[in-house]
Amino acid sequence: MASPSKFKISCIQLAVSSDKSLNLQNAKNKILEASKNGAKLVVLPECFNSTYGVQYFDRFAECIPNGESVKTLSAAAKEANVYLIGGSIPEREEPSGKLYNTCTVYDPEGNLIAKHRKVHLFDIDIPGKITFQESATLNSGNSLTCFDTEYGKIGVGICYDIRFPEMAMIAARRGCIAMVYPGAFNLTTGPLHWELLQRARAVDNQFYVATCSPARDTSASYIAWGYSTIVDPNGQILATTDHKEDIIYADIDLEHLKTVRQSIPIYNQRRFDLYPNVAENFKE
Ligand SMILES: NC(=O)CCC(=O)C(=O)O
Repeated sequence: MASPSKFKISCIQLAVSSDKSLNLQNAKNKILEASKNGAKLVVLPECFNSTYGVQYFDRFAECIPNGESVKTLSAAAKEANVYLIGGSIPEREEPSGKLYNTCTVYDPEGNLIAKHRKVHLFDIDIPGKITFQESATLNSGNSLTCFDTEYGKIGVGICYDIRFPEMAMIAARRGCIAMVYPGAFNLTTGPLHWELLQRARAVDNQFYVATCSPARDTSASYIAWGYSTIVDPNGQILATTDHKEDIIYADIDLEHLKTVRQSIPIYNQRRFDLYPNVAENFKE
């Protein structure tokens, strides 16, 4: 059977609390709702199962694949019959005990088909606004991630990873039709860069970009921006929301992607002879 040329993606902007069981149950209900509304690929937010913050990662960390979050997500993907990009959870690696911010991905049979450990840790210091240092407790992942579906290849990054265009570009050159980022920007960098970065990655690479944030909780120590969004290969916003709990939907249309790439053919116009290896070019 020919691959379908269009399918629905959905991003669940989940209200996340400090009660893990409640978060997991809420995520499962919303995954089933998205599936009933036609979604074939469902996305959850960064740190969807627990409170986001360096002081919480150790307390909430789980082993993969033997933790309760993986069990719940696998069962939910199977029951909903969807591909599921399971946001991220704090992961504890055994026996090293090292912690990671990790996204797990499931196929519609509930098999764990990919795992992405956040590569670029969120270490920033904007004086008077926000200081955050994920590297105080987390380790960074060492590989780039994409997975196959019958619709096409999908790339995965987590939040701060979106600031690094090389990662998205490699995904595009590996044939990805979309890059998906579970993420939790904040009230300082959200209004500054959240939408801009998504549209930039989409236009750079002429593919779809989707982001999925937790809903905003003003009582949390880290307040998420919200505004989960889906962008098309022209950088146009197909679906977005505000800061409250919500589910957004859009079609990923492979004919549209092809048309955009044919009309402005930058994909084939790159001068790799001038920039074969960007890092090498910095050397004097
Ligand atoms: N959780 C994160 O990685 C936040 C990234 C962020 O807010 C940014 O500005 O980048």
